[in-house]
Amino acid sequence: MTIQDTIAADGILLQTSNLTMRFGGVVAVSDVSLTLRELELRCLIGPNGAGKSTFFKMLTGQLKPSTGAISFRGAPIAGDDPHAIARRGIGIKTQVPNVFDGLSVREHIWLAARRQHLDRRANDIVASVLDRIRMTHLAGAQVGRLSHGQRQWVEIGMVIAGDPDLILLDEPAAGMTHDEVLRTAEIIRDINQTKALIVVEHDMQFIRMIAKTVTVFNQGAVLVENTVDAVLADQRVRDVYLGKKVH
Ligand SMILES: Nc1ncnc2c1ncn2[C@@H]1O[C@H](COP(=O)(O)OP(=O)(O)OP(=O)(O)O)[C@@H](O)[C@H]1O
Repeated sequence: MTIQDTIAADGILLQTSNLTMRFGGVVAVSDVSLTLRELELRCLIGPNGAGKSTFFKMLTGQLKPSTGAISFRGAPIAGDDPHAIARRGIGIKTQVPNVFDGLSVREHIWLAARRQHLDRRANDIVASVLDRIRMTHLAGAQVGRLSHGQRQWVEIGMVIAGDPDLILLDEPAAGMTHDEVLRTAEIIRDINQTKALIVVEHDMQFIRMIAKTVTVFNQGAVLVENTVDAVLADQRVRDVYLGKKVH
């Protein structure tokens, strides 16, 4: 490694190099090289089937890349098992619900914190996570009685309770009311004060609320990477969303 490489590597949290995932003849992710800096908030967009979920699954170890590399804080992690990757500091909220209706909000956050920390530390973390997801007043409520948006915030709380350095959120605003979307954007901006995030989202208004840089996937590859405004004005992006509203 040259001195220039060392300087360039400074401040980089995550880097993928030529990351590729093939399923038989389908190339779900093709040659994706993406760099995320410390405390960056990146939005990933792209039409259905563009490869966003597959990309996330490789970052978390759920899928072993066909080829290419992933480095997190300079360490190679591609193909490591999900527990090892979580321990290194990558947390994810998927679209698959991960809550138990009969447990309270506090119990969910405590269990998530307890996985990483001792009991005493877990109790402190619970209070701060409840505050961050704006749910202190609902700490004792059973999750089964909450609205869809509130359940999503509990899941975000469970991820931050593990204290990861990088948080992956897969469509956090899907199915939410307008007010819930606003609150979610506020929560994400707040989390971004101390954590890096990659957020997959389809809701462009929501992306405008949170994003600085947007990476657009299409057919498994990176089509464009630029500021929100530049991406939304890009004819290539409009073309891949043909027939759909992009802003
Ligand atoms: N396990 C699998 N086996 C075979 N093909 C797969 C598998 N997982 C994903 N694919 C294919 O890979 C491509 C990318 O899918 P992926 O789910 O990553 O896209 P996406 O951008 O997340 O889409 P969406 O926005 O609809 O969630 C699609 O063509 C999909 O059918």
